[in-house]
Amino acid sequence: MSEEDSASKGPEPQKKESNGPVVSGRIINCVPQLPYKISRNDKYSASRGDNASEEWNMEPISGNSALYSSLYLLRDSPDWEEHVVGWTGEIDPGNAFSYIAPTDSQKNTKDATEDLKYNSRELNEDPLYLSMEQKRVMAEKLQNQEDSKNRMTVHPVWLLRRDQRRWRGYAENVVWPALHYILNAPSDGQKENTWWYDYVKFNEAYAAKVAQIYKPGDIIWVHDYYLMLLPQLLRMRFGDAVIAYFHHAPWPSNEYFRCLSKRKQLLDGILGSDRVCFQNDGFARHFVSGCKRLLDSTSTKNKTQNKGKEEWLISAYGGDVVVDSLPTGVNTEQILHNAFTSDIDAKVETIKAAYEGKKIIFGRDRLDTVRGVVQKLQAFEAFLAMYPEWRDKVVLIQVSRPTSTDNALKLEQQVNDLVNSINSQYGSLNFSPVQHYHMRIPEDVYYSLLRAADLCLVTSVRDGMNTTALEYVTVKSRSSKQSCYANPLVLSEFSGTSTVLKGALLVNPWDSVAVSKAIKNALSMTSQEKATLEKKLWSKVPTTQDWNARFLKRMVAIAERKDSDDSKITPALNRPLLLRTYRASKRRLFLFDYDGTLTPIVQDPAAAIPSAKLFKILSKLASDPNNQIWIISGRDQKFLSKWLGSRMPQLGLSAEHGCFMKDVASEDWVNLTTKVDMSWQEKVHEVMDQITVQTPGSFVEKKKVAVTWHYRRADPEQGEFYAAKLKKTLDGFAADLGLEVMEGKANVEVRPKFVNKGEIVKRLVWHPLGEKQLYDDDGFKIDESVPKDRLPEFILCLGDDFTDEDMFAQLNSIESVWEKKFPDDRNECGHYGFYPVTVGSASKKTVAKAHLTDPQQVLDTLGLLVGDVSLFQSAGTVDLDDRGHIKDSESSMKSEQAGVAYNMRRSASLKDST
Ligand SMILES: O=P(O)(O)OC[C@H]1O[C@H](O[C@H]2O[C@H](CO)[C@@H](O)[C@H](O)[C@H]2O)[C@H](O)[C@@H](O)[C@@H]1O
Ligand SMILES: [Mg+2]
Repeated sequence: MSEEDSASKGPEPQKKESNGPVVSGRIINCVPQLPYKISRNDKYSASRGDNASEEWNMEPISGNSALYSSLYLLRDSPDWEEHVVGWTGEIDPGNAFSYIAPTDSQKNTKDATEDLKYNSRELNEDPLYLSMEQKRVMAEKLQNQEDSKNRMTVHPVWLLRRDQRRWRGYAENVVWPALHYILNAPSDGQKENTWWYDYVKFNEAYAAKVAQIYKPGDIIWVHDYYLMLLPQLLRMRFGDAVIAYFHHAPWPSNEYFRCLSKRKQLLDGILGSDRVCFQNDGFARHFVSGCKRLLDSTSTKNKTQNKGKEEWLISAYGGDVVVDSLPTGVNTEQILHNAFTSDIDAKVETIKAAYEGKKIIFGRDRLDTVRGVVQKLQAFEAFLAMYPEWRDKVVLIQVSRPTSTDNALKLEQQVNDLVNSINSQYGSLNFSPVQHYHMRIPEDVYYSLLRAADLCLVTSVRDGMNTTALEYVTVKSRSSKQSCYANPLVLSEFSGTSTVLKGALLVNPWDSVAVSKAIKNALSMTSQEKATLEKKLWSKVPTTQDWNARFLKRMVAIAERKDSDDSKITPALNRPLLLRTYRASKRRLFLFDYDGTLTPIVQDPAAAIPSAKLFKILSKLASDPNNQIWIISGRDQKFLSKWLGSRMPQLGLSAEHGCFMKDVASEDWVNLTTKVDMSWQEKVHEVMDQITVQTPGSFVEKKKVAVTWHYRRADPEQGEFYAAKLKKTLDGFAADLGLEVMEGKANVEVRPKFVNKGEIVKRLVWHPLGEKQLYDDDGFKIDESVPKDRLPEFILCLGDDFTDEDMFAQLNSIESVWEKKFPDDRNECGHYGFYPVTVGSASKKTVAKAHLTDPQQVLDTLGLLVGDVSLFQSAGTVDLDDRGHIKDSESSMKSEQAGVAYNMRRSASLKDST
């Protein structure tokens, strides 16, 4: 059986024989919004003893049909138990609703997942308060909307503030435009910061909800750009979870995506997934290119067994993330069932009769700038101008769904002007060639129009998947009395759908003359031509059933692969937890690599000097007597003394990957390689000098002991080629001379094997924190009998490169020793405060336990520890209070006090007025 055949039958969740199930058979579907509009029934009154469930009305919402039909089909699948996690959308509180302050007992019994508090009245933001009971009733009613056969459970995400639209701000005003190739006007960024804060909270609310229901073996399926941070937030909590992210919208060229100020955080958020999937290969390719350029990820392209379809493996944060494409579909069975009823037959006949003698062109779009309604009207105008013989013989019925975007009014005006212009030029008292309906239409009217249409015109300038086009082709596949079979589709080549319906009459919506010619050709096709075209298109319409089956089949395979090898994605550093451990500990040791960790990588090594911000943060950190900071670098003593030691003598320094050490608050360097024969240097210099001659732009950095050949400024391909050649030559004699050859960032380094950064870490950790380092001719002493209460209880180790892996490995191994040696001395979080953290998206596998994306995030994290970061800087890593201050920080307390003072003033004035 081919993968195609088996996919359509649906994947069977595999049970693992010995160690329990690989997948549990449960799917947790995280959708940006539940498919209902919830409003409070104004006539409801609890005091009259009305049934509590009558308090809320729930209307199905339109749009997102591909996603919602997928949810409903999974609900009915016998193979899966489905859990849907989604925001309630803006709850309409109705006229009768007024703010009822929660009582103390209500506050105390508040739903544990509820992350929004009540105390923001001084910001004039009365929350839409719902008691636990009201939420329970509403959740039950949402659940009962589904004839779920108990296979689907709805988990509402409550985000209750008076201004509920705020939760859409970042996704709709910042991300959506970039995804659709729209650049926002420059601004001071203030609004964007507020939206970003809400976006993070939105994603965190989902993470909290998923955490309540997640069980090992569940497949977590995250949908679309409102939830880009969720995969990483979940990865931080559940390292082994099987997580997929499906992106329904287009993914733009990196030239657009990189304009987003939070571009790295967004990519980082998505890369918490095991699989990232797009509507087509073009979008996937753009994403991969963005990860390579912005995160320094590497990728490989593989051919799958599925008809040679390609997929990418991105190496990010120590694990491989699958990137591929699978177009969403429509529920063709359901559409054909619903669109061919006697009621709709009658409606089709009525429409046909109303436009007797005329061809009907149909379009349905959201009225936003990318759906191309303006382009469509311009093309239709051109058509009437170019082909006068068609003027009285064609009508365009355009249904435009209203939106509430910022420029909706402007667009509406533009569309109205165009409609009026066409109708006044080419219409008469009896007939208007454009019938424009700016409204949502019910499903039966929609199907009637699809069926009655002689042509469907889709001119979007960007979209992920246009379901109207798919639904039109579906409806046209069936003949009926009303003889509307096989009528053609004119489709924009900029729609994601064009990669699926390749045989459609494809047009460039920006070329109104070409679209007008396509309209003429389509309307002039013979029945035979139409039937041939329809046959071709119909065979390509993806079905939701197939989409679900294929998507999950691949996820089961990914789960099995994960289970069988130890490939893992290194999660983002959980910064709230880090902060908590930091605050709870006294003996703290910081082990920092320098280049690529505390300072960004630059072309010229001499230019990589510490920033003022770095000094400020390091000084604050070092001013706490409980903190001891070491910089463990490949740099030489001269560089480290000049740029760091001379300005901050309280730092400990280690140079040349562990060859030299300078204790904290001391000026003396200790050479750990005094007993090493250095004659090898001559040979290494000679080999490197030769390679330098062959590689223009490269150079050798000769340090006291280590030697580094740099090729960052050489031609990249040539540089890599000669680096490999050099490594091979050096490896040929390195072992015999007791040397290690290391590949770093655009460099190849050599140093004696017995010193490395890991050895330094070992000496620093097995040492009573705060005491002077002791050493003799053999170097520093390691004393594993130091009592636990003198050893460090918080160790943050940061590094970006291959050589830093020695530090991480050393920490991991000491941690295992401590587990045996000090089983009862864990901290309140159940560990020993070890944080080995890699920086950047390394192409290498890492043994670090967490990652930060870049030196900027490193500074944000250190800033967080010293209380320097006042607002949320990065994805899902800092815990904030309701007003956006870091929890328990000084500013948070001040703001809290202001709230209390306000409440006291308010109750005093209420008392006065009674
Ligand atoms: O252990 P580190 O502190 O990370 O030092 C490793 C090497 O860093 C330097 O080279 C790297 O950074 C340069 C400046 O950004 C960059 O131009 C170069 O391509 C990188 O390889 C330094 O020059 C070496 O001596 C260090 O060993
Ligand atoms: Mg480094």
